[in-house]
Amino acid sequence: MFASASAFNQPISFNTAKVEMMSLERAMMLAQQPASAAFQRRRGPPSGALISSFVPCSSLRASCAGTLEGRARMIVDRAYVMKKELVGLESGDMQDVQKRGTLIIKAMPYQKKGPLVIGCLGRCDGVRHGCLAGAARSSAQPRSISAFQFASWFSEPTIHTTTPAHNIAINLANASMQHQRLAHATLLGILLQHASPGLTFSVLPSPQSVRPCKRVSSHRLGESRSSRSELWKIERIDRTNDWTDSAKTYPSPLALKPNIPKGWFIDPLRDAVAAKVQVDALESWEDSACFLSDEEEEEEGDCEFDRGQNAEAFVLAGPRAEIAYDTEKCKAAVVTCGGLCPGLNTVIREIVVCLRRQYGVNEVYGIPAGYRGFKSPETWRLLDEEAVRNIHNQGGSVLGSSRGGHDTFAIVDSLVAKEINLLFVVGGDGTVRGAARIAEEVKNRGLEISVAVVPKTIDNDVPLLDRTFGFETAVSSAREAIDVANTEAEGFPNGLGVVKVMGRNSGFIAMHSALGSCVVDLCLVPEVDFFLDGPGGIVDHLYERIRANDKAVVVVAEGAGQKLMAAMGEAGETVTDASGNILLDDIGPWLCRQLKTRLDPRLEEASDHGDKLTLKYLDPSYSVRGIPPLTADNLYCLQLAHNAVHGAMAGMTNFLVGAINTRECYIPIPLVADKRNVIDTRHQSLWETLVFATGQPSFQREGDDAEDFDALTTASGGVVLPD
Ligand SMILES: Nc1ncnc2c1ncn2[C@@H]1O[C@H](COP(=O)(O)OP(=O)(O)OP(=O)(O)O)[C@@H](O)[C@H]1O
Ligand SMILES: O=P(O)(O)OC[C@H]1O[C@](O)(CO)[C@@H](O)[C@@H]1O
Repeated sequence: MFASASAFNQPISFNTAKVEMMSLERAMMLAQQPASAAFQRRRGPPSGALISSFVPCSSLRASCAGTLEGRARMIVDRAYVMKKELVGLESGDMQDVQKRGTLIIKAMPYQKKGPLVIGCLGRCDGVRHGCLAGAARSSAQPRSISAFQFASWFSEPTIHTTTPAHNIAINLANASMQHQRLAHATLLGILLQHASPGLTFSVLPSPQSVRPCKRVSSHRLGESRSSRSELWKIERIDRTNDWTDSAKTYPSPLALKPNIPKGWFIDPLRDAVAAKVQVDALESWEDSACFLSDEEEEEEGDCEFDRGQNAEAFVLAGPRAEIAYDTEKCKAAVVTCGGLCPGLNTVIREIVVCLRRQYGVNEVYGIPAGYRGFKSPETWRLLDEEAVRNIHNQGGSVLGSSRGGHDTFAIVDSLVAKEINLLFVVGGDGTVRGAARIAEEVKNRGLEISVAVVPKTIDNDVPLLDRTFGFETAVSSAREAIDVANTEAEGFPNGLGVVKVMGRNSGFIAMHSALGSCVVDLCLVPEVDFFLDGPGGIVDHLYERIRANDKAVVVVAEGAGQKLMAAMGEAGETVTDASGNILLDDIGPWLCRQLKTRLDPRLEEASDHGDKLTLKYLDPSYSVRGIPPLTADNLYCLQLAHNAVHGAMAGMTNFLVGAINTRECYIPIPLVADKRNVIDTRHQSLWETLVFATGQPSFQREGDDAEDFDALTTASGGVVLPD
C-alpha cells in the first residue's frame, strides 16, 4: 500500500497511477471520519482561508523531523479531499499559525503559479516549521537535487514549488537515513497529489554506500515479499480491523490530557526493537551472500532477506496517540490461568487501574477460576479501584486459577453476550495456547475483540522474553532455601544439602538461584542429561567437592533426570494434570537416595572418624510461588499490565507483551505458542558461567557444537526451542 523506500542503495520507483487509486480510497475514508477531538478542541475562529485540518503541533514536528511518512500521507490525503474548496495561502495565515501555536495544513490550487501547492506550516515551541508536501510549476526548479536539500525544505517556512511535469530525481548520495526518509515522505506527498498515469518518480541509488551496514531489506511477516518496505523485518501484530474493516480511530484520551508531551506516544516509525543485540559487526554483504546455495538464492530471489527462521524486530509496546475503540463503549475482562505466580495480583490491579485512570474504561470484569469461569458469567466480579487497591501485596491470584476447562466457543460466546471487547489473559504456555484459540475464533466470527496476554510463569519458559514476571521473586526465594541448605551442610561432617526447585521443562530457577547464591556445587536441569557413576558423572564430582570442602550443595530442578529415572526403572505410569501436563516423577527424594547409597561407603572409608554423608533435603517448590512479588517484579508487572492495555486499546490482538532486550514489546502469539524458552547450553550464556563456577561436568553431547548463528538467545540465558 503506502510505498516507501527503505534499503540503502536501492533504486525506488513509484507508480503514480497506483498511488492515485489508493490515495482516493484513503481520501474517501478520511473524508468520512469525524474531526478528531484534538481538532475540535484546538479549532479557533475560522480564518479567511479554509483550513483543512488541525493537528497538535508536536505531531507535525515529528513529521517535520521526517520520521512520519504516514503523517505526510495523511496530510496529503486530507488536502486531496478538500482541494476543490481550498484557497490560496496568504502571509496572514502564517501569522495566524504562529499566534495559535498550532499546525495548519493547507492545500490550495495556487492559481498564480499554475498547479497545486500543498504546504504544511506550523509552529512548535517557538520554532517554525514549514513542510512542503506538494508541487507547483516553477521553471526555475532544478530537476535533480540532493536529498539533503530536498529534506531541508521541511525546516524552512517557505513554500517551495516544483513541477510534476518532469521526472524528478533525488540523489541519495551520502544522505543520512533521516534525510532519505524526509525525501521519501515529501516525494510521496507530491505523488499523491499529482498522480497521472505513467509518470514515474525515482529515488536514485547512492553511488557508494557510506555506511558499514549489512544490506538487509525486509518485509512485514505475513505480507508478500514483494511488498518489502522496511529495513527491519518487524513481526506484525494482528489488529481487529484486519477483519472488521473498521477504519475508525479515536484520539487516545491520554493525548487529550493536559501537559502530556506527544513524544510519550510511540512513533510508528520508531517502534522496532531488535531481536538480537549481539551481532557480527563485520559481516559484509558478500559474507552473508556466500552462505546461500544456488538453489537457496534462487528461492530467495536475492540475498536481501534474513536467513533465520525468526524475525529480527518486534513492535515496541506503549501508548499510541490513536486508539481503535470508543472508550465509552469499552468493556474489559481479566482472567488468570495455570499455576500461581508472584505478581498475578499486581497485573490484575494494574490492568484495572490503567483502564480506568488512563482510558476511562470502568467496566472491567474479573473472571473467577481461570478459563472455566467464562462459563458462568453470573460469577464474574466487577473490579473497581476499591476491589484491587491493596491486592499487589498478596500472593496468589484474587481471581483464583485452574487447569483444564478451556472451551473456546463457550468463552467467545460469553464475551459476546457480555459485550466484552478487551480480554486480558494472564497465564503460562498452556494459557497462551488457549488465548490463541480464542483470538482465532474471534477472528473467524469477525468480532472486534482484542485478546492480549500477559505471560506468567515462575519457570521463565516463555520464548524470546528477557524474563517472565514472578521469576525474580521465585529465584530470590529459592536462594534463601539454598542458603539454608548450605548452612546445614556446613554444620556437619561430609554435609550435603539438596534443594529441589520448580521447573518442569526449563531449569531457569535452578540455574539463576544456584549462580546467585555462589555456594552451589552442582545444578541439575531438565535441559541437560546427566549420569551418576563413572568418570564425568555427578557422584565423582560431589565426592571430590565434599572431600575438598567438607560439604557440597546441589540444586535440582523438578524436570531434571526424568530420562535417567525411567532408564533405571524408577518412572511411574504417565499421569497428566487437567491441562494435559505430564506429572513428573519426583527427582528430589530419588536423587537423595542415589547419592546416599553411593557416597556413604566412599566417604566413610576416607573419613578419619568413619563419617558417612550427612544429607539434608529441602523442597521449597510452593514456597517460592505463593508469595507476594519483590519490588522489581512488581514494577515489571505494572509495565506489562499497562502495555497490555495500551496494545489492546490500539486495536492489537492475538499478542503477548514482554521485555525483549530490556524494551517491552508486542509479540504475535503464533510466534511463541508452540515454542519454549529453555536454557541455552550451546552458546556463551549463563549456563557456561554456571559450569565454570561450579566446576561440574558439562555433560556436553554430540551436536552441541553445531553452528546455529540464527538462534535467538535471551537475557536470562535462554534460547527458543520449538515444541
Ligand atoms: N492447547 C490448548 N488449547 C486451549 N487451551 C489450553 C491448551 N493448553 C492449555 N490450555 C488451557 O490453559 C489453561 C492453563 O494451562 P496450564 O494448566 O498448562 O497452565 P499454564 O498456562 O501453562 O501455566 P503454568 O506455566 O503455570 O503451567 C488451562 O485452563 C488449559 O485448559
Ligand atoms: O502443582 P501445580 O500447581 O500444578 O504446579 C506445578 C507446576 O507449576 C509450575 O510452577 C509452573 O507454574 C511448574 O514449574 C510446576 O511443575
